Amino acid sequence: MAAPRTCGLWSYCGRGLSRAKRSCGLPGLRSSSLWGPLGARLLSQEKRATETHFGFETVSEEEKGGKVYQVFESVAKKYDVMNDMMSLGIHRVWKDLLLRKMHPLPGTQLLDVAGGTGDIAFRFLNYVQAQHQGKQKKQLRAQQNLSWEEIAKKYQNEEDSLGGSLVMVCDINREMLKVGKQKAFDRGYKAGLAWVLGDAEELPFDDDKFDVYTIAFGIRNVTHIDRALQEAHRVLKPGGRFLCLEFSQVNNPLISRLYDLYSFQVIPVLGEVVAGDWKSYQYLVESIRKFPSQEAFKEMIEDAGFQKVTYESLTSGIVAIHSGFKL
Ligand SMILES: COc1cc(O)cc(C/C=C(\C)CC/C=C(\C)CC/C=C(\C)CC/C=C(\C)CC/C=C(\C)CC/C=C(\C)CC/C=C(\C)CC/C=C(\C)CC/C=C(\C)CCC=C(C)C)c1O
Ligand SMILES: C[S@@+](CC[C@H](N)C(=O)[O-])C[C@H]1O[C@@H](n2cnc3c(N)ncnc32)[C@H](O)[C@@H]1O
Repeated sequence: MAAPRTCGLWSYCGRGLSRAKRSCGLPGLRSSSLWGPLGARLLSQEKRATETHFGFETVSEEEKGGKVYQVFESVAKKYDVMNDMMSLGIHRVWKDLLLRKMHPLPGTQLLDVAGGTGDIAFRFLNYVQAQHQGKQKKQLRAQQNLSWEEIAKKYQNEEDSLGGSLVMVCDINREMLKVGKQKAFDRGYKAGLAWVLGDAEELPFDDDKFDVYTIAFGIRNVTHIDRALQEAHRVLKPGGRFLCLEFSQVNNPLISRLYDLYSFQVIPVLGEVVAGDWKSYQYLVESIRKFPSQEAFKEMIEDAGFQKVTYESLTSGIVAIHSGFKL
């Protein structure tokens, strides 16, 4: 399927929702009595292989997707205000730094996976627009004998103001996308933006489509992180860049203790008071603790085929930005 180009388009990735049925167990092996001790061992291995975590809880891989869906369905309307309250606005600085690292030029085709309410997409559009306007100003200065109508036309053409850039926001959750689309409408974003319902583990895009793939605070929620990374690699063009902003491991013992106190004593309370949802915010802090360290995640990215993988820890390692290239 070619990447859709219009704003407001909804594409449905049906394949993604059926992935739960694709167990990595042993098909047809049902009765340990038939197979004796070997069968019993294989069965228990099968069970273990399909178990994962949802925060600190052990759940089956089939269950996890549904539970994560419920969390974001429940928090969608309060998602943005909660982020500002929990982080005192610091999440905005982290997202700005992600864009600065990306440094997209006009014409960039970005896929923002787990893009939710559009924070990365809007920053991308602002950034490329500023880049493009800077470039246009330089060109205009060089062509000094243009009429004022020609100059005004150059500034008014909205499509042109992005220099052909596009951001595709892909998320598995309808409610998060709904909030994002409303935000886009309220803020007047139209050109260069599309919304697609889809699963990070089975992206509804052809191979070699995008210049940049971003995932911000999303990969921690995915059941099979390795599959999501392989999909990121598949849809990027050769030379394309993978960028991930995610919670990570705090490297200062004092900050780590304070952060733990803050996470477990304050965040669920805020979740309850502001969003009426303790459990989702308890899941948030637990899922942060289960996510691999900077180094371990770097190895996972390399295992998916990315090269020149690096990371930068921010705010003492509360979050990190990982970067890799498909070469
Ligand atoms: C369901 O899943 C999700 C839902 C979502 O809404 C979002 C996400 C994805 C997440 C984001 C997009 C970002 C969200 C941001 C965070 C989770 C917060 C990240 C945390 C920070 C930036 C601050 C880190 C805090 C520290 C390093 C420790 C400093 C803390 C203290 C001095 C307070 C220590 C706490 C206690 C002793 C417990 C008792 C205290 C009280 C009851 C008083 C309440 C205190 C406060 C409200 C203080 C708040 C202070 C800060 C935020 C400090 C910020 C300053 C710095 C980092 C320098 C998602 O997946
Ligand atoms: C914490 S939010 C991040 C939203 C946004 N990127 C931001 O930085 O504010 C996590 C998002 O991941 C999405 N998500 C979880 N599992 C997913 C999956 N398998 N595929 C695509 N999106 C997923 C959720 O629906 C949610 O919108």
